[in-house]
Amino acid sequence: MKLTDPTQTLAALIRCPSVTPQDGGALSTLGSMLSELGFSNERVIFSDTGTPDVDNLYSRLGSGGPHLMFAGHTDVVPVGDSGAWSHGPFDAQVVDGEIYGRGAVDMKGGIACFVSALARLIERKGVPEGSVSLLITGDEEGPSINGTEKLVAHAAARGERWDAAIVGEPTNPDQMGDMIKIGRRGSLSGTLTAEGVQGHVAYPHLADNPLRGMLTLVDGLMHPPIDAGNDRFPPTNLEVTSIDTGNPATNVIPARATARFNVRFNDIWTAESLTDELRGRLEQAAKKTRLRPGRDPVRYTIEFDERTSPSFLTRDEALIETLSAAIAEATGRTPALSTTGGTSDARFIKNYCPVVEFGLVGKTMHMVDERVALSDLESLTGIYELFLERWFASAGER
Ligand SMILES: N[C@@H](CCC[C@H](NC(=O)CCC(=O)O)C(=O)O)C(=O)O
Ligand SMILES: [Zn+2]
Ligand SMILES: [Zn+2]
Repeated sequence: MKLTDPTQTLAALIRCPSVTPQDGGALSTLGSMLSELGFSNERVIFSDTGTPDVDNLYSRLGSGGPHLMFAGHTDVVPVGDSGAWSHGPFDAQVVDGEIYGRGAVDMKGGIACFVSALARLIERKGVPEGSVSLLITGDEEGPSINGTEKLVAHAAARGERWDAAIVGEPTNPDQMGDMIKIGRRGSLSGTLTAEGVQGHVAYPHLADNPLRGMLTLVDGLMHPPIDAGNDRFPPTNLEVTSIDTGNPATNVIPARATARFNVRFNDIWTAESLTDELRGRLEQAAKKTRLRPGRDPVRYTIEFDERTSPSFLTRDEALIETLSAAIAEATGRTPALSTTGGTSDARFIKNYCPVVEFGLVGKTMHMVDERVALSDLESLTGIYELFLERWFASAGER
């Protein structure tokens, strides 16, 4: 395999069926590529109650500073309806200038381009003065409990220190060069239960329909908007993801209703202050009687999931500027510096070093026929190569 060719490095990774939490040989395949470039590999399996064991890879080239980390994941989401794919999801077929396969953009493609960029740089200029590490997990698409969070802590505990990190998740909405992610909103989930009184649907006055209470509470959670966002972050947003009573009958008012919700929140809030805000909204909403005339306030309980993610924003201007300049030179576009979208494993890295994210175009991620243009692979490889060269040159000077 020619490591300088991102189509070849990506094809080798796609052919490993690493549907989370399975590894499918992906980390060994990547480890072999990195060994060929002179990296030392460490494989670590992490375990936790109620979650699958997951394999991870930490690989380093060099021993001195400055030290750049590239982070990502080799696990992929399930293929979905395999019969609906135009080409086998693990066959890595190239058709009309695009390579098809699960993980092509999210995010084996990002990893493949980084490996090829390193191979090109080493071929052209030799090993960079400093260190490069790849911190790669098989648990990003799953619970994210036995992956990056533990791997970065494990490496730090045995003395690893990084000056900056880049995560190769797909960040571009439409074209290469559109967007760098320089932070992410936080995430908070919860379960709301509204109590009622079970009864006959034709005699509602004898019962208390908990769905009337639930709709009242949900309205209070969602309105007015939690905030309008700011110049760093989009608005905080609460989405209800299910409302359920488990009631199979149409002539029975159920006893209780349960809703699940998730909030993506910006840096106006911490998980604690947001929790207080939501509790306050529920207290006020419970008293509203529009859907429950003449009734006492809604009886409810609210529970917030223990696992939350804080928002974060990377303020390392030199890192952002070096990456933006490499992107502008390679694509002719000035990338937006964004904090939109979901969470990513960057949330686990930000406590160790400044972290930014840049990868492929995300349009087909998680879809049937996930695919990437070979020209995009070439573009990202060129960007990573330029970035590596410049980051080491400038970090060495600082
Ligand atoms: N399963 C994990 C992590 C869930 C992370 C997920 N992130 C994305 O989908 C990335 C999309 C983007 O780049 O905008 C999310 O935001 O839910 C967990 O549950 O912790
Ligand atoms: Zn991903
Ligand atoms: Zn994904």
